[in-house]
Amino acid sequence: MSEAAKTLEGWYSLHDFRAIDWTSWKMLSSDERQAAIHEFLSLLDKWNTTQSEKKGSHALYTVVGQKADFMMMVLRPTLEEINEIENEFNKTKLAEYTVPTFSYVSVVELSNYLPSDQDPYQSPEILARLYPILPKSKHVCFYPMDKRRQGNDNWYMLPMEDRRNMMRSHGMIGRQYAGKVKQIITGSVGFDDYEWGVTLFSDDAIQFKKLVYEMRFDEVSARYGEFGSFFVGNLLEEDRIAQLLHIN
Ligand code: VOV
Repeated sequence: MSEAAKTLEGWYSLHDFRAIDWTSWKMLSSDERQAAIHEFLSLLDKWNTTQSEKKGSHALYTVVGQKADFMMMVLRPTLEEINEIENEFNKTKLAEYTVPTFSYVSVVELSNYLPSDQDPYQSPEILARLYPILPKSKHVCFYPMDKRRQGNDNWYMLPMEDRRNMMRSHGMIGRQYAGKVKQIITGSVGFDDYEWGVTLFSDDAIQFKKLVYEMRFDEVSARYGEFGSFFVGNLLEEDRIAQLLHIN
């Protein structure tokens, strides 16, 4: 049997994708729409307080294309809190005018492919990666992925050393994007339909394309990567929410 990589887990994560039901939303009076927006902003206020206390983090992005209109990514210490947040949003007025289009449940994950001698829970860098405050980058890119388990291409039957070498090469490509793309890898084995969620943040959306393309030529992605749907979007600042939902 091959040796399993050891993983460290941080905050639980929910990616919640919604389409807006514009037809119904337009039928509300302007006052009703204002009240719904106001209620949603109060919910975000609450999440901002949690974030400032470093008990979680969240990000709000519009999604380009027909897969969704916006995405909420929420990080919390427990799966119960993730579930509560989901229900809390679903009880808002705004939620009545949204249609869920996709969701992803996972947990922030780091592996020991690139070993370090430190006690990970004493390292501020590692703690910052396990419990990240999500950046306010202009763009987000999200997709779920697997490592292939087929015929001769079975990641899970490779010796640790081969996997480590491939992950080292993966990390070297990624490092060239330092300062341009921030990645958050969340593990979802046992939680959702793929093995990982990949969330990328950047101020320049073209960097997503360049990074993902370059990685396609690297063995771990070229031979073993299998990908779900890709979502790409733009930062939805709180002061733009009213504008997004505004009807003339
Ligand atoms: C922005 C750049 C970037 C950087 C610097 C980076 C580095 C690293 C390091 C050092 C490590 C290993 C240790 C750890 O930290 O866990 C990883 C781990 C991982 N990665 Fe990565 N990755 C990046 C970016 C990055 C991208 C764009 C993708 C998607 C791949 C693609 O083809 O579309 C990805 C995937 C993953 C996955 C699924 C894992 C877990 C694999 C496993 O088997 O456990 N990743 N990654």
